[in-house]
Amino acid sequence: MFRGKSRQTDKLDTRIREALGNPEWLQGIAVKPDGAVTLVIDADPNALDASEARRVEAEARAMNVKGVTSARAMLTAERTPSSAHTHSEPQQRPGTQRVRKGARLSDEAISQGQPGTPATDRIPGISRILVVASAKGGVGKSTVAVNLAAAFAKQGLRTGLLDADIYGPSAPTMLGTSGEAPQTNADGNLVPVKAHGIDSLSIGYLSDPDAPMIWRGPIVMSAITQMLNDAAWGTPDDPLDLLIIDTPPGTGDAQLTIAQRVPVTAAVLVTTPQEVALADVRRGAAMFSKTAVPVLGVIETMSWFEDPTGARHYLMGEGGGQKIADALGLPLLGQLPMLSEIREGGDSGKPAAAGNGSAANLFHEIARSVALNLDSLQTKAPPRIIFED
Ligand SMILES: Nc1ncnc2c1ncn2[C@@H]1O[C@H](COP(=O)(O)OP(=O)(O)OP(=O)(O)O)[C@@H](O)[C@H]1O
Repeated sequence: MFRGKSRQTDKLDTRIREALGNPEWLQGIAVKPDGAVTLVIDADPNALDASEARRVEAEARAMNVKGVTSARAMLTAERTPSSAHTHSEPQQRPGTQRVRKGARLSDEAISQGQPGTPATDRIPGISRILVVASAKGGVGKSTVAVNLAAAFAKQGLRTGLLDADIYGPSAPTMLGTSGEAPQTNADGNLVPVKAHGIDSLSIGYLSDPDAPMIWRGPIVMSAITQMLNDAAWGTPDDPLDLLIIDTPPGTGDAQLTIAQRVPVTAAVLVTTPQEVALADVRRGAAMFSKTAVPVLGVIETMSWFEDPTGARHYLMGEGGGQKIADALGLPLLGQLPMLSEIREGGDSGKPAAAGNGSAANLFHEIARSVALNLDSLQTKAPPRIIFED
């Protein structure tokens, strides 16, 4: 009986390998007697999109093999000697865990965030948590997160920024706090780094920016949990008014884990105006809807470029953000043109919203819309956010 089963799974193993073409990148196959298959695929941390495409294709091919009832592929990655970083490895800080960039999470981490796993209770020192998310990388999500935080802080709100972008933590650069490390207080809690009136914690403070990182298993959640729960954001008597979480782009495991396991009050979706973004943004919205996180609306970035004569050039298409918002039944919370003031603010560690230029006004307006929508979600305390003109 057992022997028979094992022969059956062996056969399936062979058939799947053949269906995939016996590739070198296939590190392993686990076949359960019921035909459930798990593929372990070697991922190139420098070509994550290609690895993701490989993962999807491998799952599809495995599913086509007779006898396979379900197929799931996991990407794993190791640092290779051909890594872009050839210099010697920096020393790991005591008490921190070295993680590497790129890989999907392990089954264990995924199972931590399975649907139905309740999010942790409200965090005593934090009144509200706003997630800033985007379907794609490089659209300006971190710029929005940092500048919204700066706009809220300028309004006198106790504002925190948790940079959970594991693939490219940019808050330290954008806040001018690169190289800083959060201290621990007498209770052993991390003390956020303060800049521009914003309390910040970033994956970037906990890991070496020069070391390529691959995030493995529970490390993602434990780092985020630590920065969320074991940090001196506020106290029950004097809580942070708003914590903004800058999530990694996309709808992968890290984002799902945050949406499921963190008591998020609401999310905003950041997008550029390109039409092609719609499917991705829809997926992002669906993820939040499945995890019962209200989405306040869409923020469009890089909407246009204004030349010195004042003429607008819609380099990435026009009206895409509104179309996306309409398609999702959400409000368009604001549009941000391409402004050198915004980029320079990010590069120099002085967020535009912390200053007094035209970009500051734009972020202030968007922050106001976000605040109004956030308030409409509150059924009872905490107190309303009041924006003064
Ligand atoms: N409205 C804007 N005007 C000019 N430059 C912008 C604007 N928004 C973002 N940028 C610039 O575009 C680049 C990418 O922005 P940002 O890092 O915020 O994107 P992201 O979506 O967070 O990317 P990632 O996927 O790396 O997290 C940065 O150099 C930033 O300064």
